Amino acid sequence: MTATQVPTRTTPASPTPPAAHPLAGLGWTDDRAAAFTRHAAAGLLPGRIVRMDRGSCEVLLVDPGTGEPAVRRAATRPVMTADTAHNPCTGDWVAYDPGARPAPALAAVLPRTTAIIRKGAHKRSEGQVLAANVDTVLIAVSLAAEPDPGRVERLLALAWESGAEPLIVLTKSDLVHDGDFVRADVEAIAPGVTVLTVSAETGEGMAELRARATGSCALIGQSGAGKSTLTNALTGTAAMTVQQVRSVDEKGRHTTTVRELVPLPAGGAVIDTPGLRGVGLFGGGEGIGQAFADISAIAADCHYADCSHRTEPRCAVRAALADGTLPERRWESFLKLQRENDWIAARTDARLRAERARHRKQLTKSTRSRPKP
Ligand SMILES: Nc1nc2c(ncn2[C@@H]2O[C@H](COP(=O)(O)OP(=O)(O)OP(=O)(O)O)[C@@H](O)[C@H]2O)c(=O)[nH]1
Ligand SMILES: [Zn+2]
Repeated sequence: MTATQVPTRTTPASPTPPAAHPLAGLGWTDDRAAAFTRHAAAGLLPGRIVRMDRGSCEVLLVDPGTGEPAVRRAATRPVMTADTAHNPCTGDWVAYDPGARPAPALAAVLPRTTAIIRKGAHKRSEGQVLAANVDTVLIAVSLAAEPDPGRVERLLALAWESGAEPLIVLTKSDLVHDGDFVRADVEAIAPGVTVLTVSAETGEGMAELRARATGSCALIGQSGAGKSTLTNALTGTAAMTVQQVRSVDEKGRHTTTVRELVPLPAGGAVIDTPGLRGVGLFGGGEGIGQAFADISAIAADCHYADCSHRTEPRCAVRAALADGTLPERRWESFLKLQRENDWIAARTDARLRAERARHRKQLTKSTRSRPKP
């Protein structure tokens, strides 16, 4: 075997366990390595996107020359598709082609384990990926103003829909005295979700956050919620630029413009995302079901399995609304998100149908124009 050959399974087992892959701390698993086999055979390198820019991205990979982790720029064009939800994004594991012309480029995006996808801002029926392959979605909510429950529920649905585990982080606890009361209120609208109170300023709650923010985490939340400050506190760097908010009335200004993945000192990584003004949901709606698990549990007791919770007798939901077990506000919030999701699902279906029809038309055209033998 020459020095450049990759050891195969037939290599006799070495007495000492092999050293961990340099990207293992970033989430490079055996499953991902298996998915990469054919790319490795083609001379491509595995890596993880740490930053997206227009037309290119930065990939963290292992330099084959030094065996050390290195960041390389790659063109994204070869893997861009019309389906925006499948385009490469920060956190994606990719196949990097060092020999691509005119410049190194991405050759493939590996299948994702999770993806935070919101409704695109422009084409309303398309999805925009905020971060891929994250284990935990940290939802940053500032304690500086009273949290808006509807917004928290929306972010929770978005987080659950991604397939990752949500964790709510109430930030800037140093600015308030009633943090524990607010936390109890937020816990009430986040069944099954841990809610932490932290201050990057005083360090309160940071140890617990560090202990829980293992693996790959993504921070989502409104602009000014303190995401970049938390990223800095977690990573121990000043990689993110934090802009000072000049006055209390002024909303946190839009400071984070790129989604960046920063490795954590103890393994794992944090992806900071730009502040979300309005987040439209995108997906199958399972996230809403999980964010409102309490409502599903109540509805399971309705007399009719297909109860619409409007006029049917022995409706558990209406009973819960009547006796206050289910707050009216929460029920309305649930209905609103569901209506929105139904609408987007119908739009997505319509778009897919149109695309399929166009594809069929093209196929018929090309069959017709094919010269007869
Ligand atoms: N008092 C106090 N201020 C904080 C804390 N964390 C963040 N801030 C301040 O809140 C403001 C916004 O923080 P950022 O970290 O930039 O917020 P962001 O969520 O990243 O904002 P975008 O990048 O716009 O999405 C800054 O002025 C921070 O200094 C905290 O724990 N305590
Ligand atoms: Zn009912």
